[in-house]
Amino acid sequence: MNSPATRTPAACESLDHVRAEIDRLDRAIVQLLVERGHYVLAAARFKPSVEAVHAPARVEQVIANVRRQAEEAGGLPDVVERGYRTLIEAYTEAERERHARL
Ligand SMILES: C=C(O[C@@H]1C=C(C(=O)O)C=C[C@H]1O)C(=O)O
Repeated sequence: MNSPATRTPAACESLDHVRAEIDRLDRAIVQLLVERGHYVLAAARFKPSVEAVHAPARVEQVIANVRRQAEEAGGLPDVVERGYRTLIEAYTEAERERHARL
């Protein structure tokens, strides 16, 4: 699923090299986002109402987790947080739609 890097960022000698690595990573990220989405939709089965789908305390817990993980890995926690907030909003909407069809 996750093929190894051909070049480190510092070893890239052109924009094409950089973009090839970004495309490689996007393939792996999308697989993980799809898998994450399956679990988010499964969460709908355990919520008593459509109003309970959005869980703000859990959202803040996830954000704290991913910010910490980004910091520990040495990269851009603010970018990771913004991306996750957007993702979670969309996942929550999908979960609401799933809940309505249970
Ligand atoms: C998956 C859940 O439902 C929603 C989606 C979340 C997410 O994508 O991480 C977090 C909280 C909820 O808004 C959950 O409650 O855990």
